[in-house]
Amino acid sequence: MDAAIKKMMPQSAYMDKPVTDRPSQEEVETAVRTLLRWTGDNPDREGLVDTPKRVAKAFREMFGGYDMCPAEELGRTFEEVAGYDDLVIVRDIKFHSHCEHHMVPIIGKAHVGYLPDGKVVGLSKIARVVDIFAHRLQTQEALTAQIAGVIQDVLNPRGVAVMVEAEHMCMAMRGIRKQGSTTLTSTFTGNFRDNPEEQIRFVTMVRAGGGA
Ligand SMILES: Nc1nc2c(ncn2[C@@H]2O[C@H](COP(=O)(O)OP(=O)(O)OP(=O)(O)O)[C@@H](O)[C@H]2O)c(=O)[nH]1
Ligand SMILES: [Zn+2]
Repeated sequence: MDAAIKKMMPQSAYMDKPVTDRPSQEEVETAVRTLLRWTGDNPDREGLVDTPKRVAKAFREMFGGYDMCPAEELGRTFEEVAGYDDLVIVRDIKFHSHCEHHMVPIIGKAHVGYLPDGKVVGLSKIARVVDIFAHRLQTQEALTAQIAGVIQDVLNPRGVAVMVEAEHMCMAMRGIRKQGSTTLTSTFTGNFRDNPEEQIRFVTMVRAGGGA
């Protein structure tokens, strides 16, 4: 992995199929009941009786990325692309994630580009990688670095460029309560990191489609 990226990511953040010590269904439902009481509501009233079960199920879906391996998604590549070796960008990959500080949504889109080195990957796999990392607790910086890191690691292209733009509900719904502010993050590896012109080309192509 690119040394600069590795430094940005805590070891635990770049985990493929992490081993988790999940609580039992009963434990998680009890925890949700406690949170319901914390809101000031009554978990025994009719409308809330099934809520702990629903929340437990929703959490498994929204945080399903812990059970998936982003590197595996990039395993299948193609070499028969008529010698194409220039920039490939998948832009406007919409995602929903949750911030690791408040566990409330981060809503945004990712733009991912890479310079192939003899092989390309199925375009949907890039969106799958974004989705897997987004379905974990995140900071935007880590999400950006993780997407770039795994593509660089597995495909070993000449460079990877990732730009993420997102709104953090923890800044909109609570705390400072600033609606509509957007956070932009980017990670560049290889040729993109070493060559500002490649960065400009990436950003220009992303913007050409009405992106960031
Ligand atoms: N760098 C970064 N910060 C984030 C992200 N998501 C949320 N935050 C910030 O994390 C910080 C947590 O700050 P704390 O002071 O520990 O928590 P807090 O009292 O809830 O902070 P406030 O949001 O300012 O009320 C806040 O400034 C959030 O805006 C992210 O993806 N990246
Ligand atoms: Zn937050």
